[in-house]
Amino acid sequence: MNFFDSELSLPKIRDELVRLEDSIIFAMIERAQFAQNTNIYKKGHFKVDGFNGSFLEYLLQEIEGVHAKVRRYTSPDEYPFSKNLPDPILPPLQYPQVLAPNNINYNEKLMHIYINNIVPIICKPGDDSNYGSAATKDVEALQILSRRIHFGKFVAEAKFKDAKDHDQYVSLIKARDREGIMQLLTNHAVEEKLLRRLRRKALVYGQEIDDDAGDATSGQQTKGQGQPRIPHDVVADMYEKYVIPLTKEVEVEYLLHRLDYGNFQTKGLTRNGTQ
Ligand SMILES: O=C(O)C(=O)C[C@]1(C(=O)O)C=C[C@@H](O)C=C1
Repeated sequence: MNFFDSELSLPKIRDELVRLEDSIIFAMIERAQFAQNTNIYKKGHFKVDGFNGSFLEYLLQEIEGVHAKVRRYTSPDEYPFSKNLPDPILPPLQYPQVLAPNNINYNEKLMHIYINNIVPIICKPGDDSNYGSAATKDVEALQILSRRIHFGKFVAEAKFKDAKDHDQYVSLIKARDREGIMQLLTNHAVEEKLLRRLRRKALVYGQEIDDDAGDATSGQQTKGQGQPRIPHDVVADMYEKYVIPLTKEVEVEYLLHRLDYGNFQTKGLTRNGTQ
């Protein structure tokens, strides 16, 4: 992907985070069409030969298997939920080494939060038998949320390199001061602006646009009627409670190991730092 083609900078990473907001809102709207269907999250509820996990885990394993073959998970911004995935059938790509080598993967924690805290606020309770559709939307939602929170690694790297705060990060990392690192990387103004923007976006994207309420040529604003596709506070609340905190946890975790690698800017390493 072309995100890594040029020098990483915090403004450029933040632009990507803003772009991801749209994908995340739409993923939530898509999942909200279906009931919670909690049976898809229960291990062994649907019997699949040779598979002991939940229906969602089964679907993830199958989809991620295909994606692994086309080397999705060799990209430094993509992390699988499943284990033991097949090797790529395509030759390896040489990504610029923008991150220090690391094995940080927060998907297990994300999956737990998604099932127990996010699905219940996004979807109506109950079972509508749309298991395949609901789980397919879950996979898409989880993949985009995972990409978002693991972007914390790029944010952290950009912040660490910033001359202004560099020495402070180094001292806090040496002291293993998680709380201090968390405070230094937190930018309340950015978070507040993000939450305000998300509320506005969710309000607009979440409404049905009425064909007859105006058109582009008349310059009239179209105005949605009736029930929104998703309550407009839900996505902002989800960001505030889970998405931003998880991104920050990834940032702290990444920084805690950052001094082990000094100036690692070696071209042509794979994601795990092997040649
Ligand atoms: O933009 C940043 O500086 C980030 O670290 C990302 C992020 C976020 O998750 O959106 C996280 C922590 C900051 O307090 C602000 C925003």
